Amino acid sequence: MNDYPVVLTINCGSSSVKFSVLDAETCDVLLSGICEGINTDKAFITVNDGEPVILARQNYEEALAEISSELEKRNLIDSVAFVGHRIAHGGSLFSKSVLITDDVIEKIRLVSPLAPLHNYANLHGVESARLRFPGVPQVAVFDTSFHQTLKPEAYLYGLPYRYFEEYGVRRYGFHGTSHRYVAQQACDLLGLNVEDSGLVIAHLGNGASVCAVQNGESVDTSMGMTPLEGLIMGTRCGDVDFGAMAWLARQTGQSMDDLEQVVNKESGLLGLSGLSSDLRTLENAWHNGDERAQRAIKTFVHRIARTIGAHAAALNRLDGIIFTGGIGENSILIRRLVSERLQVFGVELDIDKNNQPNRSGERIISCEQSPVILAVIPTNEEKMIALDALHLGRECHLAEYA
Ligand SMILES: Nc1ncnc2c1ncn2[C@@H]1O[C@H](COP(=O)(O)OP(=O)(O)O)[C@@H](O)[C@H]1O
Ligand SMILES: CCC(=O)OP(=O)(O)O
Ligand SMILES: [Mg+2]
Repeated sequence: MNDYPVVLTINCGSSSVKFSVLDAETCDVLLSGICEGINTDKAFITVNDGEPVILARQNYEEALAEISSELEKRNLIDSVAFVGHRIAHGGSLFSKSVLITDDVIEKIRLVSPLAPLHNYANLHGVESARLRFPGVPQVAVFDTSFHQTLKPEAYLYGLPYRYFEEYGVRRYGFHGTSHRYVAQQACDLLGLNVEDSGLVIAHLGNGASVCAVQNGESVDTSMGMTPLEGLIMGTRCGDVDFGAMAWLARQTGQSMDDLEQVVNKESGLLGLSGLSSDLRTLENAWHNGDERAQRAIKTFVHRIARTIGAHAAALNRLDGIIFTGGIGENSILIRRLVSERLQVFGVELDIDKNNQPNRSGERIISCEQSPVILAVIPTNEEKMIALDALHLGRECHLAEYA
């Protein structure tokens, strides 16, 4: 291993590659950035929140090449001891993080049709990184792992049981790496004993999900067999009556593939507003009295509050409701509107605390007397990915020298 080893974490999305470089000893972030516009006509890289720089080509290989060159500039390239990859769907094939081998890649490919917006991109990242960093152990960290503790009553659909038995149709849940991190941090922040705690976590980003965490374990979550179920998201519709979709198919003559495109890419905040999938744009429009933005935001909030309420029922006791993800961490408006809807639980938001910017870090935003604590915890999936990569990578090095 190198004298000053670092871990590179990679989160390849359908149009972006998020990356971080962490010190392997301290897990301090040494470098982070994002390549955006992959598979479009203009891609660029932003490092440490600096000025965006245009990429010569708009593919994953080029993104990885640029990330390597950023590492080279800082003399970090030979220090990369492990690479950790975010993989959205592990299906029932993976219940925890694993070292990546050819066999693991083939297995990930098998479950990829269940998370088409994410897994194929994740695999591109794995393949590009294996070419760039040959011989460096690479680790897959799955969104689905944390939810392996779900009981059958939480993961089964109300379909004929044979579909589960014969085709494996069940709920898996996603954003597990984020929910796992936030649950740990929340117990510290709220002064709870992990073994005796009940939390509902709302991860609100472009993709969004709620998770009920009891005694440190996921007991229910809003996403399903695919990352489409549950909340309304940037471009995904979340829960929708299957009967409505069947009716629509007959009325419009659209195929299953057409409708899959509609529910994944043309719905959610984008579809409801006709304006944007980006909450910042919608908030600006909301403040200017735009009715379309108001419609989208009110529907988004209604679904979040209803889903948080439903997840509270999966717990023995509700200690706290935690907001995270790009929207959960930054949107004062969404947190206020959701909290207003949750007054039925007696929760009381402290308006001044809610107004604090996200750079304040982990923070309680409810009033002292609130029986359920409201808090914001900035997620850190990169740290969890790096820790798993370190753990498995070290085991692999030890095995080599045994
Ligand atoms: N300051 C902000 N105020 C409101 N929304 C924000 C702010 N910053 C980011 N967001 C929203 O966060 C969402 C992206 O969240 P993020 O967790 O980064 O998404 P991803 O799922 O791609 O990781 C977008 O809708 C964006 O508008
Ligand atoms: C796979 C879960 C998800 O929606 O991820 P995203 O928030 O990165 O889109
Ligand atoms: Mg995300």
